[in-house]
Amino acid sequence: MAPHSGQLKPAVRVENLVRCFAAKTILDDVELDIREGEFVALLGKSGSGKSTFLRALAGLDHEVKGTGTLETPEKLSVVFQDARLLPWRTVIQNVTLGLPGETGQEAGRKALAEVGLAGRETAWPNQLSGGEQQRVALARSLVREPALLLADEPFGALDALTRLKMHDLLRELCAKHRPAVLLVTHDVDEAISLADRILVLDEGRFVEDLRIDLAVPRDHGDPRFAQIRTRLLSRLGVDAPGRRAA
Ligand SMILES: Nc1ncnc2c1ncn2[C@@H]1O[C@H](COP(=O)(O)OP(=O)(O)OP(=O)(O)O)[C@@H](O)[C@H]1O
Repeated sequence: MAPHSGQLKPAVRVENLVRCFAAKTILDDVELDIREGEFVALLGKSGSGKSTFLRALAGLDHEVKGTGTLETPEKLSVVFQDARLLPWRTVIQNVTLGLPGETGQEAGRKALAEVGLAGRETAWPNQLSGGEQQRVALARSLVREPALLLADEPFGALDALTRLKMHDLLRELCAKHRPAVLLVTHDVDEAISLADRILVLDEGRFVEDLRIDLAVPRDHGDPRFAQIRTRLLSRLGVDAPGRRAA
């Protein structure tokens, strides 16, 4: 009965997933299980198909259906690089959209407090910084208590310091709410900082599936952190930090 004991059933099950655009195969017979509460980061070179895969899981790609097994929970939320808030609605209205009554309002206020935006309920999106808008987007996702959170480069547009703060926030929120997560990112350190497991997509397949057993919060100075980084960079075709493989 304990939520984290023993056998966790998969929140996501993908088998034989194929996606082609014109003559080009982007996802080639992909297989993946993500367990309940598992935090998975997805790395890959630009154009390798990360967003295509996430869109398939989000149910946003109708062409992909019917090519294999694609089981995802009904309650899933998606966060993108841009917050995609409705500019004509206040912050609380954005968060509680579709959630009825005082219960919805209360849940919205609680979610905003959790992302550090208590007191900003009646602000308009354009009165918030980019980082604050992403906090609202996270609150909007988590207020629905999703079993699966799909995040496509959610911090890609933020400055380095804000990004680090958002890592802490996302880690805390996920530890508390325990959704399964698929985080698409270009940032190897972000992946190692946050994920239980890291996948690398290349040429239509997962070429790496690495479990990260380091304690959290992760110590970037830990030699094992550096080893994992080197291994992932090598998979991504980078032979040393900052240098491209020939
Ligand atoms: N709707 C589409 N029609 C045609 N080609 C597409 C479409 N969507 C994506 N592609 C192609 O599929 C490939 C994978 O795109 P995708 O956006 O999934 O890559 P990505 O790994 O997320 O890239 P990036 O890291 O640059 O965001 C690219 O070559 C892209 O041009």
